[in-house]
Order: sequence, then C-alpha cells, then structure tokens
Amino acid sequence: MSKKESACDSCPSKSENCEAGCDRKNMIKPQEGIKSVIAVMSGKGGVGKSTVTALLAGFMAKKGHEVGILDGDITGPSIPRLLGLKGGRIGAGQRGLIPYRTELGVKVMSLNLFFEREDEAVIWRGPMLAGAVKQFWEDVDWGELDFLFVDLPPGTGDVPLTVLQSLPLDGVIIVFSPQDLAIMIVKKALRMVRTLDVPVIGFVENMAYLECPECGKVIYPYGKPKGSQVSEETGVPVLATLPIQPSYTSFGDQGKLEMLETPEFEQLADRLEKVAACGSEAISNN
Ligand SMILES: Nc1ncnc2c1ncn2[C@@H]1O[C@H](COP(=O)(O)OP(=O)(O)OP(=O)(O)O)[C@@H](O)[C@H]1O
Repeated sequence: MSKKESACDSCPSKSENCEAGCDRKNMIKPQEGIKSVIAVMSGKGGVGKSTVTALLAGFMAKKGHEVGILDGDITGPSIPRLLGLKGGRIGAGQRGLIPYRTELGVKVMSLNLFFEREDEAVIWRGPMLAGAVKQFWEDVDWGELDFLFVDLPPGTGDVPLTVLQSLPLDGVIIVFSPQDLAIMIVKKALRMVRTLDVPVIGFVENMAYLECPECGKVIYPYGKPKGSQVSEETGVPVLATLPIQPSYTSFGDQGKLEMLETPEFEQLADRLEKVAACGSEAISNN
C-alpha cells in the first residue's frame, strides 16, 4: 500500500461514517504527483517564516529534489520577491495554471504572480483568502513534486485553519524566534495543529544568535535560544537553528535567497526525506 493510500485510509474524511466532530472531514483530494505536502507556520508575524520557506525550498532543490511553494500568505505574499519572480505572466495549460519556476527550478504559485505591480493590495475577507489557497491546490498543475511547501500567513486565523483542515498535509514545521512572546504564541500554534490532528514535524528556531563578523563573538539580541526549553515543554524537536544573518535580507531583496547555503537545514532535510519515503507516521511528534 502506498504512503498516500495509507494516509488517506487513516483519515476520517474517507469514512462514510465520518463523525460530526471530525476536524478534517473537508479534506480535498490529494494530487497524485505530489509526494509530500508540508505547511510552514508561525504563531506570530515577522519571525522569518517566509525566509525559512524560501531557504528550505532552495536547500531541498539543491539536494536534487523537485520542490514547489504554495504561497498561502495571500495578503502579505513575499515569496515571489524573495525568489526573484516578477508577476503578470501566469499561463494556463490543459491541466491547470502553470506555476512560475525559480532559477533553481522551484515551482511557485502566489497571488502576487497574477499582478504586474508587486505592491498591489488584496483587500479580501477571510473566506475569499481561504478560497484562493484551495484554488492554488486544485487549479494549479503542480506536476511531479517531492515536496510542496505551503507558506502560511502568521497566526491561527482563517487561512491556516483552512489549510490544516482541508489540504492533505504530511506535516507542519513551526518557526519561532527566541522572544518570550514568540514562545508563548508558538504553543498556541502547536495546540491548533494538534487539535486538528495534523502531524508536527518539528520547530525551526530563527534569529537565535548573531556572530560578530569582526571578532566572531556570539551575542543574543533576542535573548538566549529557547529551543531546548520549548522542546522539553512540548515534546517537539528543534530541527534547525538559524542565526541572524544580514545576507538573508540582502539576498532576499535581490530575489536570490534560494542561492544561499544553509547547512543548518541538514537535520530537517533528513526528516523531510523520511516523511516523503515512509509517511509522517514515522516521525510524528503529536
Ligand atoms: N535569520 C534572519 N536573519 C536576518 N534577517 C532575517 C532572518 N529571518 C528573517 N529575517 C528578516 O526579517 C524580516 C521578516 O522575515 P519574513 O518575511 O521571512 O517573516 P515572516 O514571519 O514570514 O513575516 P510575515 O509575518 O509577514 O509572514 C525580513 O526582512 C527578513 O529578511
């Protein structure tokens, strides 16, 4: 039995007797060509979730994987800018909308790619935002992918809820920074994911430290890293710890973020490869 079949069989949405209380009963059809679907989430804005998504996509692409990014941050989409994609040229084929491709070949779909002006504002209410994300799943010809990363807007609102309930996710990565506030909110995000019975793959702690380029001294502008404390309290491993790295911002501004080398993702990549091969049951931290 394939990984997808077993995942679907264990999902209550497949059952004719789906109980009224089932949280994932609205799950939409898996796409045959996509091996694993991973949401990248954060409880709070500005912790670097889109930066992590773009860097991770580049890291996995450089390892030889076919990678896609579904930009679910409809009102604040930054993925096209970080990866150097200019909107206004979305095409359609027989099997749906054709995603853009970055220099490394990462497939990307984002609402901003429909606009020529990247500063176009999207003023929509929650249900429309959630509908757009579903369409990016259903109406895009993603083709064959090893990993589709879904970059979620921050928080626990309509779009994260729709994605967690309706996309056939293999798991969620939660990004946080070492501030106490961010830690409190990461636990809310984790609670939401667990309530909806979606597997948690692990945490990424971003902006954990800064290494002085002159003397090499390490300082902690946002406080000491909280990875081991959060891991102990939640039972979820921290699979990558990223420094404050000015090149992330400058490469992002130039649309070349995927080109940066990020050896910090080695352990996370191993986990993701396991998920793609054996299913999230093998690594779930729920
Ligand atoms: N490790 C880092 N080192 C230096 N700058 C970083 C780092 N991570 C993120 N940034 C910068 O912080 C800003 C916010 O990052 P990003 O847009 O990825 O956050 P986000 O959590 O996706 O935000 P949003 O809440 O808008 O979704 C960007 O300017 C980015 O370049």
